[in-house]
Amino acid sequence: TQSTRPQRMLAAVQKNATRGDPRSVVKAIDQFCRQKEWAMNVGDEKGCILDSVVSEVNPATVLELGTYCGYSTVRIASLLPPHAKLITLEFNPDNAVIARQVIAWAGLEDKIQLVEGASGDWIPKMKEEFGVKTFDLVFLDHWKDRYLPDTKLMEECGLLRKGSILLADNVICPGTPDYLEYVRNSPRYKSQYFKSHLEYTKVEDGLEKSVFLG
Ligand SMILES: O=C(NC/C=C/[C@H]1O[C@@H](Sc2ccncc2)[C@H](O)[C@@H]1O)c1cc([N+](=O)[O-])cc(O)c1O
Ligand SMILES: [Mg+2]
Repeated sequence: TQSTRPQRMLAAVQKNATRGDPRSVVKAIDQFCRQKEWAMNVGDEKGCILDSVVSEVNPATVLELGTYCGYSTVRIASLLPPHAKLITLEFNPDNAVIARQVIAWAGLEDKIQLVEGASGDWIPKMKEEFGVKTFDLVFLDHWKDRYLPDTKLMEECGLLRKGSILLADNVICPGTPDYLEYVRNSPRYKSQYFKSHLEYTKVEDGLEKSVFLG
């Protein structure tokens, strides 16, 4: 039977990356996507911006919406301080199976909790299920029409505190116009656009970094 692209991506990681070395896992996926098959990882160019924001925030608690194959999950977790925790939500069970193996190959299982299901269902249960108070950093990279409703849901559920950072992928391509309008015009956020390119292409895209003001 025919393999899927995530399965072929995992095979490339297991062939070309060193177990326990997150940077080699990131490099193997980027090489696969540049040389073999495009895939919707945040990629190396936007990934450097992601790295700089993670390093600056130095978060103890991170929420990632949209694991896909675990590329950004590994990038973020490899920069977290000891005892810091990353919860990543993935809707598609087939993607979750692949992401768990990519995370394991990187040796980052202890820092990452992959939760299967939809963000809209899990966000209201974060406190009771995972003992989370608030998130220091949220990386939005899931369905583009869920960025705004999930942000409002996080506000309502008290998961954001003064200074929490939202970092959103694809605000230009494929685009998240309603989310962008909200974080750029709401008095509750200070927003900043980091111009870049759609992963592995020359098409414009960028990350929007928004500080929740409380
Ligand atoms: O569509 C994109 N991303 C959607 C990602 C979706 C991922 O998150 C869950 S959805 C979900 C739902 C609810 N809760 C958790 C996960 C899907 O199962 C998938 O693994 C995308 C598309 C392009 N592009 O060029 O077309 C480029 C990108 O960088 C992208 O991120
Ligand atoms: Mg994306």
